[in-house]
Amino acid sequence: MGCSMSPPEASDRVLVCNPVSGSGDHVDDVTALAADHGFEVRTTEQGGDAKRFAREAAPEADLIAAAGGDGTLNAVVNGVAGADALETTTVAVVPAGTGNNFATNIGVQGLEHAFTVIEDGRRREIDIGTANGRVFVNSCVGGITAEASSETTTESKAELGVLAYVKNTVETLGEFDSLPLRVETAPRPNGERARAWEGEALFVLIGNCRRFTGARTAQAHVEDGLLEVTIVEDAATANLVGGAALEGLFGQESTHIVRRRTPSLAIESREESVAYSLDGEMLETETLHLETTPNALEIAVGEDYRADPDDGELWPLETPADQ
Ligand SMILES: Nc1ncnc2c1ncn2[C@@H]1O[C@H](COP(=O)(O)OP(=O)(O)OP(=O)(O)O)[C@@H](O)[C@H]1O
Repeated sequence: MGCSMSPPEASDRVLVCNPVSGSGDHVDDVTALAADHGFEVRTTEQGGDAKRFAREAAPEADLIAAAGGDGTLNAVVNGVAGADALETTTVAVVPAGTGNNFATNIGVQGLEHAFTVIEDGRRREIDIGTANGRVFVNSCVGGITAEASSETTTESKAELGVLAYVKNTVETLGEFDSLPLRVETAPRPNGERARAWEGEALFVLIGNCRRFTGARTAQAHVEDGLLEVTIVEDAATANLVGGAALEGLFGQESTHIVRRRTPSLAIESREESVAYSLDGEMLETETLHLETTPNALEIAVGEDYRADPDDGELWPLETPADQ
């Protein structure tokens, strides 16, 4: 070999930091911890940066950490997927958002703990969801208005997670416009046939790592290759506007809830386009194709992580009316 100059070394470890997520007071701590643990830090300046930084770093980086909330994690995973580097790049979560739902689900309990997990934690390969080519890790929710999404308060998000958006949508719209939808779920590997639901819905909620109803925990099985689909039928409007507790509406016995588990589905609006929130980021479309890619994302998890915290308890409980 000649004596060519070696190129500047690309970092094995990159941390993408959103300085405005959560209460916005994490930057100094995150920067110091990242330096201690050998990360190159890239701080976002505007929306879109997190995905771009992750896409640029992914071909060389073994590990990319997302410091921010669920939206920042979503962007980082989309960046890694966009670089076609999911098989070679591990993602880590440094919780610095408002709700930090995903971090909690994978057993990451704070900034310092996140770095302990990075050094000593297990790696798991979890499912990811894709909606019209965009990746989501937690959930995809249709029927939330963009206004309700931007106006939902930090306190409400911290308390209710994505249901805060649902609540705010219901509260900001006195009269609720339901969505005329057709939801078609694919056959399941266990032989269950493909099925279609057609009707007026208030919301349709799809969980990969987040559960909306009908089980003890708020976390879906995240390594089963299935999405959990919850359709809230229009007949529930009266209850919601009447102030019925969301927990009641989403409860096991509710008659206005349709539940499915499926590897893929299509949601078609029979009228205008519908606003969907993918881990909190908005997407508006008439037709949405969703699928899971099983075990596609390698992620650093804490000691409390369980792929299925309900230990295999059956979800959903389907009513005869669903058949
Ligand atoms: N430097 C920045 N200035 C303004 N907005 C930014 C910046 N960096 C990222 N964003 C925006 O921040 C949003 C992501 O925030 P994120 O979801 O991570 O935090 P959060 O809303 O506080 O937490 P959570 O989602 O857990 O409730 C994205 O919509 C992105 O466009």
